[in-house]
Amino acid sequence: MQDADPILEITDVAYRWPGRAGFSLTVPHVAVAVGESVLLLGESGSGKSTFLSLICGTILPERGKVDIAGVDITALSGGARDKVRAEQIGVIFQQFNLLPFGSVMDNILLPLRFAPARRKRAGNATVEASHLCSALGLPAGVTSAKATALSVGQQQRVAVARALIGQPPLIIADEPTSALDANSQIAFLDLLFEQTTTHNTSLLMVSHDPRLGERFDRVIRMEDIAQIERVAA
Ligand SMILES: Nc1ncnc2c1ncn2[C@@H]1O[C@H](COP(=O)(O)OP(=O)(O)OP(=O)(O)O)[C@@H](O)[C@H]1O
Repeated sequence: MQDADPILEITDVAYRWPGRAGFSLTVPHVAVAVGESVLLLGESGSGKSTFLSLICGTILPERGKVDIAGVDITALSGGARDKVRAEQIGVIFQQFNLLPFGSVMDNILLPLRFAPARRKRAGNATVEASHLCSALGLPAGVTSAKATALSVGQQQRVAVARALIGQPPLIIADEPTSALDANSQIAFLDLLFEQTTTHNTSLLMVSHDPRLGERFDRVIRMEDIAQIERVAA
């Protein structure tokens, strides 16, 4: 049996931050299979967030290919890249990035605004959002609350619901457990894996913490997948 195409494939990518910082990153090859969970470890400043930004298409490499669901996003216009990201990727940021004045429901539905196919998959989106909230252990009636009125742990669950709604095939998570204590970290990963396993969603998560590795199909390290160069200003 032939393996399905990877959901994510990076080939011979190079990127250099403009300006005086002089940080450059080269990644020969990384692929994430459909349904696979991968933990990306690396020390502070090793370029993990830069790497995730290249995958999300918010920055463009100087050379190389970034294939998302078989589409090389480096060949697309900015608008077309935004569309691929909205359709294919659920993103969980370190600081959650919730809209402060929006309700929980507004926040969860946000990615569907820019992604018609994802919105269609979500069916009745408000019902789906409420299901996700209850699956993620948020209290009933939370959807009308202001997102920032919630506890940090609850805000994080809202960020996860926003990433999962409409079942994007790839979830990218940038140190989503860094604001949590050890018990909450375990509970958070339980919830995340429950959802990604149910829908055969691929997960690429960044962390500093190698202890999380046993929960993932594969662990990769920045120093093994990338060459980085820091040039003094
Ligand atoms: N917006 C930016 N503009 C210019 N240089 C940047 C920018 N973001 C990151 N860099 C450079 O890229 C380097 C790598 O940063 P990056 O945030 O990708 O690392 P990281 O591994 O995610 O770090 P951390 O674990 O501390 O979040 C930084 O040292 C900095 O020099």
